[in-house]
Amino acid sequence: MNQFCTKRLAAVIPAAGIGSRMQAERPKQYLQLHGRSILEHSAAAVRQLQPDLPLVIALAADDPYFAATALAADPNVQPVLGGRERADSVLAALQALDASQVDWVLVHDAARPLLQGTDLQRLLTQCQQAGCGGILASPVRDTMKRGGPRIEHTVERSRLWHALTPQLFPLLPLRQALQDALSQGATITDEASAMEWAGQPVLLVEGRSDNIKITQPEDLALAAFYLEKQG
Ligand SMILES: Nc1ccn([C@@H]2O[C@H](COP(=O)(O)OP(=O)(O)OP(=O)(O)O)[C@@H](O)[C@H]2O)c(=O)n1
Ligand SMILES: C[C@](O)(CO)[C@H](O)COP(=O)(O)O
Repeated sequence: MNQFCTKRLAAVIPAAGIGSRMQAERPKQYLQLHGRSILEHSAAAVRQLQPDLPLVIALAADDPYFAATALAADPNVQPVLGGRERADSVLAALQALDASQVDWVLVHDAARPLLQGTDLQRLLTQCQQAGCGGILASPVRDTMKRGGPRIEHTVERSRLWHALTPQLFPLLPLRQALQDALSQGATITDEASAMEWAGQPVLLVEGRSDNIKITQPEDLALAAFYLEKQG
């Protein structure tokens, strides 16, 4: 384990979404895979290196499912009320963290259960070496087009990445950047975009392309297959 594993680390899990694109009978983070909710898989994934890692989980106001998960009884888990957008939920969770106890924070989507420990370790190690925050990301492998319904142009894909999670940042700069960016109406879809908006450096750390965000119905079978493979 490296310095981060002891250096007052915590994790935030935004889990207040409704999963509209999944078109399921419940929010996708509560769909079951191999006997556990996707949220519980994602929480366990971000805790692979530190099983008692403090977690703050942002939940929807009317969430009736969380209480039935093992996380509800976990003394190192704090549920908070999420917000209208993912960024609002993340900010609410960050505001629940005590900066006198936590220096760095991992933000990991509740819908990414396939995070592997090797990727998590690489993110921690490379950010520690670089002395700045960073994100797991996977290089784009397909030719990328912009347009619809006809192609307008092909997007140059060299140095183009899919942003993944976890995203790792110092707590106070991230909380401030997110608060300022949102208050000034910036479009923030991940923590890195808030830090970029604030002019802070963000490291790209290559991660596995199977660290998928479960979003659409076809992602479920793929996630089940990958979980089976992970054993
Ligand atoms: N107001 C919101 C919206 C999203 N999320 C969380 O952010 C993560 C990634 O967002 P996304 O995949 O877009 O989830 P949903 O918003 O639920 O999906 P959809 O856009 O299909 O409704 C998910 O874990 C989701 O629960 C959140 O905490 N608060
Ligand atoms: C944070 C994220 O997972 C990075 O790819 C992604 O932006 C979250 O999904 P959303 O649909 O943008 O909320």
